[in-house]
Amino acid sequence: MPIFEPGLTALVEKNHAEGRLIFTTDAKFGVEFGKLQFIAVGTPPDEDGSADLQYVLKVAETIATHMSTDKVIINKSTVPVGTAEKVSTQVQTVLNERDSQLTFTVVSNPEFLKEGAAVSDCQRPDRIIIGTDSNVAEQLMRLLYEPFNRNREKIIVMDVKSAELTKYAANCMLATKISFMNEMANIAERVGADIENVRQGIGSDPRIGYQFIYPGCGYGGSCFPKDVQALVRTTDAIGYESEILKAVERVNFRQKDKLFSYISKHFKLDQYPDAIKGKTFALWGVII
Ligand SMILES: NC(=O)c1ccc[n+]([C@@H]2O[C@H](COP(=O)([O-])OP(=O)(O)OC[C@H]3O[C@@H](n4cnc5c(N)ncnc54)[C@H](O)[C@@H]3O)[C@@H](O)[C@H]2O)c1
Ligand SMILES: O=c1ccn([C@@H]2O[C@H](COP(=O)(O)OP(=O)(O)O[C@H]3O[C@H](CO)[C@@H](O)[C@H](O)[C@H]3O)[C@@H](O)[C@H]2O)c(=O)[nH]1
Repeated sequence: MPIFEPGLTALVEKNHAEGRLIFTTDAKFGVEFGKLQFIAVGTPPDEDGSADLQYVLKVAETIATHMSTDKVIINKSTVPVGTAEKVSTQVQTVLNERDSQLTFTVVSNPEFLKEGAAVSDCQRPDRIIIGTDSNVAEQLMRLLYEPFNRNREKIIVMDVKSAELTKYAANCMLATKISFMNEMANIAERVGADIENVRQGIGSDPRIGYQFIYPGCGYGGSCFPKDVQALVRTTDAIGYESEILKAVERVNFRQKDKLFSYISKHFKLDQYPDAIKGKTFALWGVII
């Protein structure tokens, strides 16, 4: 496996050996194979920070080019509100060029897994968001997710745009918690309080909770930076000033200097600029 995820190798090997999992680069085969077509390609930041939809739309074109039966197209990539409409337009355009009467529906089904816990997050999701206004698509999605929906009802069905926004709202809320705690840590440092005591003191309130309130050198990873940025670009585009999200980004940007300012202070670099010359630093837990 080119990536490390606990439990993934065994799962892939078993299901591949038993014929339930097939890998192919043959797009036609992939499209003809299933009624449900998942789009789960990257949506990296474009030059201006908005989500680059070229890969999503390319897959939509591929599906439309090869489909020979009606399809449910499920968008699992994190995409701005309105993307399902763009996917629909793309598919319909190609079908029109093909002079095809085939029909399809586009469902939003955002993914909430964390890297490093992908398998368990996938098999035991907190919630399964299904954005659709089609009854048929909803029933198919319910059937698909039945094995992951046994111990309680986890499926939440809503309109497509709300589902698209739910994904950004979740990541932005978590990023906000982190930036808030980083702000508190900076205040604690200046007033002589210990942020670890504060963390435990506020986390014990179930309305706040212990999760995502660890201060550090700013949030990173594959999603928070790009997703907060993408929602900011969305708000800019609709002429709404998102003050909280912009502050979350500013605090995060500033926090990245934190580690270096500690190093500088520890080695008194302002007095001894060569103090770290030739030294080797170990950074634990850094993901590149
Ligand atoms: N990584 C996460 O933890 C995570 C969690 C939730 C949601 N997401 C979202 O899921 C989406 C994918 O993220 P990722 O981390 O898996 O990205 P990734 O870049 O690791 O993987 C995307 C894959 O899509 C393939 N691809 C690109 N264009 C293609 C095409 N036209 N046809 C077929 N394959 C194509 C790429 O080769 C690549 O293997 C993003 O929108 C991301 O925001 C990611
Ligand atoms: O209290 C905390 C918790 C996290 N982080 C940082 O936040 C970033 C994100 O961490 P984590 O959420 O564990 O990893 P991701 O794989 O980026 O997962 C996030 O992004 C995914 C992609 O959208 C979502 O699916 C997940 O629900 C969401 O947690 C990392 O830089 C962490 O160091 C903190 O600084 N303090």
